[in-house]
Amino acid sequence: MRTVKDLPGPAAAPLVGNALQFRRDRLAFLTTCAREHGDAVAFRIGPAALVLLSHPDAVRELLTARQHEVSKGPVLQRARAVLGDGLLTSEGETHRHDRRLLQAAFSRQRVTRYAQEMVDVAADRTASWVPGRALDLHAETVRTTLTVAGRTLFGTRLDDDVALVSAALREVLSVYGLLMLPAARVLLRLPPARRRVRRGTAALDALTARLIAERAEGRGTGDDLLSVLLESTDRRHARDQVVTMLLAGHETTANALAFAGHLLATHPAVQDRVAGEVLGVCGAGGRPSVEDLGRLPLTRATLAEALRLYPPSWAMGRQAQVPTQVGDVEVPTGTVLLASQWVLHRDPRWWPEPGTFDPGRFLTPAPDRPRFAFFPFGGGTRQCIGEAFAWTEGVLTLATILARWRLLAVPGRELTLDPLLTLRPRDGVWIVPAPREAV
Ligand code: HEM
Repeated sequence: MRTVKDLPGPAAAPLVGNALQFRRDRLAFLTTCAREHGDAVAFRIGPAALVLLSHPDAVRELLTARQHEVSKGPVLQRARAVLGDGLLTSEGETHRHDRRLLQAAFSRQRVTRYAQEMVDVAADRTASWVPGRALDLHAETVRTTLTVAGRTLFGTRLDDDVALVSAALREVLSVYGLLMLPAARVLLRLPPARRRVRRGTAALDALTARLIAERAEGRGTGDDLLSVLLESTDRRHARDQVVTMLLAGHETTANALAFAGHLLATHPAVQDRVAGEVLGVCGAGGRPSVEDLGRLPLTRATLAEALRLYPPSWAMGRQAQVPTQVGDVEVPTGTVLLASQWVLHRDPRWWPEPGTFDPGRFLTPAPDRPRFAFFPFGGGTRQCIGEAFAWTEGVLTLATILARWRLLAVPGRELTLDPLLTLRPRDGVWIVPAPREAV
């Protein structure tokens, strides 16, 4: 058995520990930790002790066997300032109760009912693209997924609120850099950060209040998520769940779709194969349906490969609430345990040529690959409630785009990554759309 003090790790500076290295390049820092120091690495951010777990068996143990001994990590704990007691941030009995309550809105049957809306929104959005004119695919997918979340989960049109939600999200995310600093608690209380969070939160609160008021006036459908919330919880709690679903329900899928588009635009031969599958199913300019999902295995594999290479949830934190143990490591109360999708999804032990974009690796079973070598949606009781929603929306939206458009890369516009609460493109994902039948 080892203690945290026995674990190898990068050299730490006095007081700040590894905070500066981490801040400089979070993805590179975690990758270097794992590749140079092994599957359990200790480092410090200020006084906080962190352990990076990079073996799939340890990640499984953390997210399943040990799930009742840990809480969410400090970043999500602090995100409660915005998300309140929503499903992503709540703990214990509140979480168990709410998860049961909300599960029905995300069942396979329900998601199947949402599918038509997902295709229609994507088709309408992409119909306005101009052949040959460069566009930011990320901005487009954000708009699409937010519109879908509004219509399916809340029975409302958020089409005109996209700018508002995106701006609120930006305000809230802008303080993420602070969340990971040792003095986060103090820094977040200082006026500039407080103002930004307050502005973003106020905008989201106003939007949520409007959705709830519309429903109270009898507008919208009666059996969606919003109705369930209003019937079963008080307004304050309903507000927390709505804000959580608005943010968790669109950003991640939008990022995944944008990354998939980037990969296809920069790998035209792969794109031709995926488009071939799509055209075989619904024809040029056609709209796929939920019944087609089983006939789009390569499209689904493409999304999976995008989630592997650019996981929107790039690292997950947990904090030990009692003394516990993961693998052969004794973990004292308060220690933060990290499992990084970015690190595990690019580990050459499980992924030959990990940097290569090859959707084919998801087409055949890989019995030797451990389950938690790939965990874009987390695991255990906190596994993403929206996973089926995300796969359905992701595959159908990608197919709808490819049925109509060929995505061409824009020379000189490289992809840069911004690992905040989610992994997102820093300056958009620029592509030029060309009509499918014209190529
Ligand atoms: C590609 C898209 C998505 C990815 C990669 C993703 C990823 C994740 C991950 C990794 C978690 C676990 C976080 C943790 O344990 O700390 C999570 C939780 C969650 N996700 Fe997703 N998600 C996606 C789409 C969605 C969608 C579409 C929705 C809703 C419509 C959603 C709502 C949630 C909620 C509410 C939770 C908290 C669940 C709980 O703790 O019980 N997500 N997601």
